[in-house]
Amino acid sequence: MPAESTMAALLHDWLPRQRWFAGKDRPVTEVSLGTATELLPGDPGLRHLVLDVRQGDVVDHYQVLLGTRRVLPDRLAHAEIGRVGEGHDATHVYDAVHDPELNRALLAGIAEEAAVGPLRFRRAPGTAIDVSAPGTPMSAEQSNTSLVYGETHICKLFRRLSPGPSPDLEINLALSELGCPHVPAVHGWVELATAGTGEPVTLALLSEFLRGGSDGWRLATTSVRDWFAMPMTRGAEPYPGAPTRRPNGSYTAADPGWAGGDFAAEAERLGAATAAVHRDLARAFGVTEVGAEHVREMARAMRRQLDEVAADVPEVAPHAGAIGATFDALAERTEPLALQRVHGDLHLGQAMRTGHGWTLLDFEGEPARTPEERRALGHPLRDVAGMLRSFEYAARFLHADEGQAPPAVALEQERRALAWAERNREAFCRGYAAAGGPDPAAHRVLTRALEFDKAVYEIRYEARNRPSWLTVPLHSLAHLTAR
Ligand SMILES: Nc1ncnc2c1ncn2[C@@H]1O[C@H](COP(=O)(O)OP(=O)(O)O)[C@@H](O)[C@H]1O
Ligand SMILES: O=P(O)(O)O[C@H]1O[C@H](CO)[C@@H](O[C@H]2O[C@H](CO)[C@@H](O)[C@H](O)[C@H]2O)[C@H](O)[C@H]1O
Repeated sequence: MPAESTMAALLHDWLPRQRWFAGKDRPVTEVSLGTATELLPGDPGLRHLVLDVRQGDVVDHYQVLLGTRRVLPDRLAHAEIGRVGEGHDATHVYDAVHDPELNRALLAGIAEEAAVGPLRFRRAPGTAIDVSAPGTPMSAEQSNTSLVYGETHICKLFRRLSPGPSPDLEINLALSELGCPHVPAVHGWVELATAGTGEPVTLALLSEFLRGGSDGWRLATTSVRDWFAMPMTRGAEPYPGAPTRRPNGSYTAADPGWAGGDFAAEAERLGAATAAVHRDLARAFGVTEVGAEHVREMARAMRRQLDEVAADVPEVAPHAGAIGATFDALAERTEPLALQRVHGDLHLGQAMRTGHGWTLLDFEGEPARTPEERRALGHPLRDVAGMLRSFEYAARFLHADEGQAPPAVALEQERRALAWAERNREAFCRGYAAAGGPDPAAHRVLTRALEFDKAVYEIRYEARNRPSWLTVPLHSLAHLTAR
């Protein structure tokens, strides 16, 4: 293994360039090795590292699979992190998730229920694991790294580690036990034993791969592209099926026949699946009724996040008044609220459409929240608000960078984005309420406050993780406050 100081220096520059690195808004001040476990000796070699990454006062822990080879084949050149040693002693160090020869160690370890150093590989009871399939990293837009093995398994490596068992594992196991048809089966997991009595930290989750499925983000954005490509006029006449403005400023729905890939029927089914998952979460983990003081504390927490994000991202300030007024209105609510475990970060990328319907993924909660916040009970409309935000993202992300578009083009783009978002938001809420979820229309202030809270969270998420997307929630915030 290369010297610790050499490794730390290489990783210091490489880490902030990774999509999954969650601290892109601050410089890395120090990288040191927390644990280093040799999984495969020799050449090529595989090591599992937990890195302690300091950024100012905060230390986060990231997981990396490190490959070493004397000769790096061209197919792995893109994964190289650096080189250590000179001449005959030179060794290439690279990101081993891209190497099927090495990443199979994860699957093999789970199949064999291995224990290596502090790493414990667990197989779900009764699961047969095919270890012959090579692992390929997914190209999906995600915060962690997932490896797909053949057509049967998908293994998510949690990159930024949180203490204790992952809520994703905990919830998927509980819902599978209840026979919930809307979650993928758990095939196994990997955990890191901690010293003393501390609970093991979940490092990876192996699930059933939903073969032939498409995630909601891909489907929805395909529909948006179709809709934007549809001509709106024939000569001076509006095209049949074009939305028209209602007296209240909203737009009539587009005719799906004209728009081609309309998504509204899927949005409605997704709403129904979400309500079914909420029902099962309530059965598995229970429901707690809270009173006015708890609701006031919820509103205060929303306000705190708003103040913090507005201090970091100046573009939020012009909207802070309207957002804060909604949080104040929520704080005045006196009726009790029924809270339960929820998904916590529901968006279109967390839902897969398969031949059997919609499956919800990734019950990890929001990656930027503390472990306690992620496990905290919430109102189910929090997930509804997350999905409503996602329809806004899908409707607007294609044109979010086109601030300089001529006014007529910008107006047309906005009309279309609004019409698409409205149509799918309504369909999702209809499906959700019809399947027994609390009706968002009957909880307008709560839903609006939760939607603002999510939008503010997204601005922080994008600034820290994906700065090139920051314009998307900023742009849609303006529309949300005007609603
Ligand atoms: N069980 C699965 N079967 C097929 N694809 C999946 C499965 N789980 C996740 N995916 C794909 O991987 C993407 C990212 O998964 P997710 O669990 O949300 O990762 P992250 O927490 O890193 O964002 C999803 O949007 C989906 O496209
Ligand atoms: O999928 P994760 O649990 O890691 O969630 C985080 O990353 C998401 C992006 O990958 C982010 O979602 C935001 O972008 C989506 C489009 O990529 C959009 O559909 C969502 O509505 C929007 O919130 C999520 O907020 C973040 O926690």
